[in-house]
Amino acid sequence: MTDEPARSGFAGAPPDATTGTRDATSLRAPAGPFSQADRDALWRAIMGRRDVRNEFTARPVPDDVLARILTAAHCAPSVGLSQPWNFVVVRDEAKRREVHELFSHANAEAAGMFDGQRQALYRSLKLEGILTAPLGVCVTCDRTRGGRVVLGRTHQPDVDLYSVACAIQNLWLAARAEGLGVGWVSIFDTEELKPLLGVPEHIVIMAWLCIGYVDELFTSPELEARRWARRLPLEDLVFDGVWGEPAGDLAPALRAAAPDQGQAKG
Ligand SMILES: Cc1cc2c(cc1C)N(C[C@H](O)[C@H](O)[C@H](O)COP(=O)(O)O)c1[nH]c(=O)[nH]c(=O)c1N2
Repeated sequence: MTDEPARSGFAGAPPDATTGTRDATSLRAPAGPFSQADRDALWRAIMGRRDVRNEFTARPVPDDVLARILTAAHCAPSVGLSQPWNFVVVRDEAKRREVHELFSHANAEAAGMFDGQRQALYRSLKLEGILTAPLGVCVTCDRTRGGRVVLGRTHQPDVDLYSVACAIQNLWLAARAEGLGVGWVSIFDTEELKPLLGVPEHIVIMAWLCIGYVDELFTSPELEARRWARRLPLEDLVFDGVWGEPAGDLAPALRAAAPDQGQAKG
């Protein structure tokens, strides 16, 4: 058991009729650590989540499951609570075929940007599941949402984009827990995608997500398994106090917590 409130257990007082505010103290709930079983489950979602290209099955994604992962996305943090996201759900195969054509064109261009053996390896990689996944979700950012001045965005205008990235990560983790795989495709010109989906000019397309059930997943990033790139040692990326100062005392704990040390199971 945990002492966390249930997902839908919002037990707050109603807004005060005169001020429109709530009694903030009544909106708090205990926030101790999760039980070991719950922590294990969270770690399993984090470490077992993968970017999926090949493993999608054709099994349709029921609406209630889709609604849950979209709800997970919608519960993400966002700057000033601006919630700048929208989600265009695309099941239609003909539409996905058009999206796939955009990918194919862009992917051919991308391949040409690498040289020699690297290009050959790039061409051997499968970098999308637009047609094999039964569902595509285009995630967007409305940079006008929240009005001209948004709390928290006054000096860092791009934090609305970061907010949408948080939403995508929430969705990705929730999908893992549901037995769904997600593949993020960014190899196409988003301006060409807009007219296909009727996305207005001022909206930014953040991601095309391929979503479907999976029976198996890679145990480490597929790009690592296919020798394109490697996960960097975390201890090289953590500095102590100032940029460039090695993590020092923290380094052994960082090494011990690394995924390949068996800390987390997929
Ligand atoms: C913003 C962004 C954009 C993309 C990706 C990710 C992110 C965060 N990734 C997936 C990426 O390759 C993958 O996350 C890493 O290789 C790590 O693997 P796991 O996600 O841990 O399986 C990705 N993968 C792919 O095959 N085609 C793509 O176009 C993209 N684009």
